[in-house]
Amino acid sequence: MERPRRLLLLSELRVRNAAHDVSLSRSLLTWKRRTSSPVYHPFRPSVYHSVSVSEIISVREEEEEYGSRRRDDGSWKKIKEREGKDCRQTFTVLYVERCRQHRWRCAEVTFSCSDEALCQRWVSSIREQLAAITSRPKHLLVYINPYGGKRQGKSIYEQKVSPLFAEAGISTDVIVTEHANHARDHLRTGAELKKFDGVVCVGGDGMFSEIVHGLIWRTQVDGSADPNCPDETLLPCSLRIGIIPAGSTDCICFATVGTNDPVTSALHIIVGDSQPMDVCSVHHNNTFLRYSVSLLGYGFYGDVLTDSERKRWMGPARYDLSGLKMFLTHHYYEGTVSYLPARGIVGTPRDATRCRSGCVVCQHNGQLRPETSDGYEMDDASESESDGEWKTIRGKFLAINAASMSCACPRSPKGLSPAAHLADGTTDLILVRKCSRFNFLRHLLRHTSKDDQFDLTFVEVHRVRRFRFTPRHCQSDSDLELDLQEYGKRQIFSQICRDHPACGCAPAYSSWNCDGEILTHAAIDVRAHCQLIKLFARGIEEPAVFEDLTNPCAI
Ligand SMILES: CCCCCCCCCCCCC/C=C/[C@@H](O)[C@H](COP(=O)(O)O)NC(=O)CCCCCCCCCCCCCCC
Ligand SMILES: Nc1ncnc2c1ncn2[C@@H]1O[C@H](COP(=O)(O)OP(=O)(O)O)[C@@H](O)[C@H]1O
Ligand SMILES: [Ca+2]
Repeated sequence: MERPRRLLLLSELRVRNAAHDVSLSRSLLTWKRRTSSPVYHPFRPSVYHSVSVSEIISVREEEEEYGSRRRDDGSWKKIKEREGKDCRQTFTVLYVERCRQHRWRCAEVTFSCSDEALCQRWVSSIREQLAAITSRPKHLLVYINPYGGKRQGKSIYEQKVSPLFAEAGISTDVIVTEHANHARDHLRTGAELKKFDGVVCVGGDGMFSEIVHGLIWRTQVDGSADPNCPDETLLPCSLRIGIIPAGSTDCICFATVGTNDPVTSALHIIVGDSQPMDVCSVHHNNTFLRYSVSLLGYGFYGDVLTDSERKRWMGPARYDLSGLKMFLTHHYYEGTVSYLPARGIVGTPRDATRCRSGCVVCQHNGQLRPETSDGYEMDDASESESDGEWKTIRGKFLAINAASMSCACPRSPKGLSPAAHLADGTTDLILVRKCSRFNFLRHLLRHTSKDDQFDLTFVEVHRVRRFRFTPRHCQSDSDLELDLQEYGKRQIFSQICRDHPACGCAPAYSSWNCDGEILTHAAIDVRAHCQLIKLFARGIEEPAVFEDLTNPCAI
């Protein structure tokens, strides 16, 4: 049972000219209309409201004169004294209101009373409570990609996000990027990170990936970890990352917040949410290539990305056109996949449960991290070996996908691997073997319906900590040089084939789609790093059991 809350303040204040009992505790602000009749009235709007203090954005002081309000700037007092009018003191609380489909809005309520000292006490008490929340950011470093998605990153930030940050007292250093990798390189070397409580990226998954690369690299170099070594225990990044969606897919935002809405994301940043996330490192021959947070896809998704890059001018629709084209092209690729199944963890890719806010699977599996187990450090190589046997699968694949999280996005609201977890230290390896176009279409269509996309004979899925892929034509290290020459020739061939599909021969290699960036190496070694980064998010919230039916935004 909930313990009675100790009230910091309890007063009678007016809300929209009606008397209310208003109370403030350390956790809640409530206001309840005073009613003369104790009889329940079904058509009277709800008289009780409560807001969690952790979801108050700010409090504003104002003064009211004959029903009209004015903000308390320096000039106001003079006017009041000169005109000697009857003023009520008012203050306005801005807070988070939940709307449909995981959207948040900034709502406000204005309280008034004639006692100036009482009003002051309310304002300072609420401000004190807000100041005590240490998880809220005060100074943020913001990167805007002006060319992401529909090229609206700058206006989205200026019109929807920046005013909210100002209202919440957050100061910002804003950098509008001038070229690809500008944000990554600035984070790696230029940015004075100690000054900031977090980094915000305005753009799509590609832009987020730049931020992740900059931050992870900087953290490893500062902590003397070697990012080139696939077995290195990477150091987690301390700065949280906020995503203001302004890209084409925005699946990382969608899968961690539940919607792609700049205002909702800004509010999650303001209230200081924190969501840990797994990151996969991708190596080739002990050389670091990239990190991946969402999708690593070879075959279908690699080809879609390669084709779509030439259609960037089309904006987000490029993926649909390239998707259709690659579906019709129906290329398959031969190779060997070997993987280390994740053992000792809770959860499988075929579970009916989903990773949601406060996910217990992520909490449980997160504690199995080597650096948190029994207080001593165990290197990750021994961890992987204790995990069990490598398994090997050889075959012809239409797609090889690794999803470190669900990859839910507006195109597929349940995602590539609906039961994947954001922070469990694993990735779901999905193998789609060569099959007919009809069957592949069935598999693709199931991403958009309730049907299980894995319940098909040509699809298999494994929850893994590590995997390797070797394309058929480069299977031994001693053949590497030959392979590289061969690879060069095949790349030229592939290009010719892509440009002249009528020749009927299929390319031997695809590319990897790594969170929307093309990887040119086909042979890769991938390892999941548990909870390497943190986002200003809380995971997708379960819908509330009791909707507030008086809230027009929720209906
Ligand atoms: C027939 C409908 C099939 C719908 C299948 C949809 C599955 C979509 C899963 C998408 C997972 C996305 C994972 C995220 C990837 C992003 O990192 C990455 C970069 O994002 P950014 O541009 O914001 O920087 N985005 C992507 O790589 C985009 C992948 C989108 C793939 C779209 C595929 C559409 C397939 C259409 C097939 C049509 C067949 C129709 C036959 C009549
Ligand atoms: N100023 C810039 N000019 C050109 N490219 C940029 C710039 N800033 C970032 N990029 C690159 O643009 C690519 C796509 O960005 P992203 O924001 O993910 O949009 P989208 O979702 O439309 O792909 C990323 O690879 C990023 O590195
Ligand atoms: Ca995961």
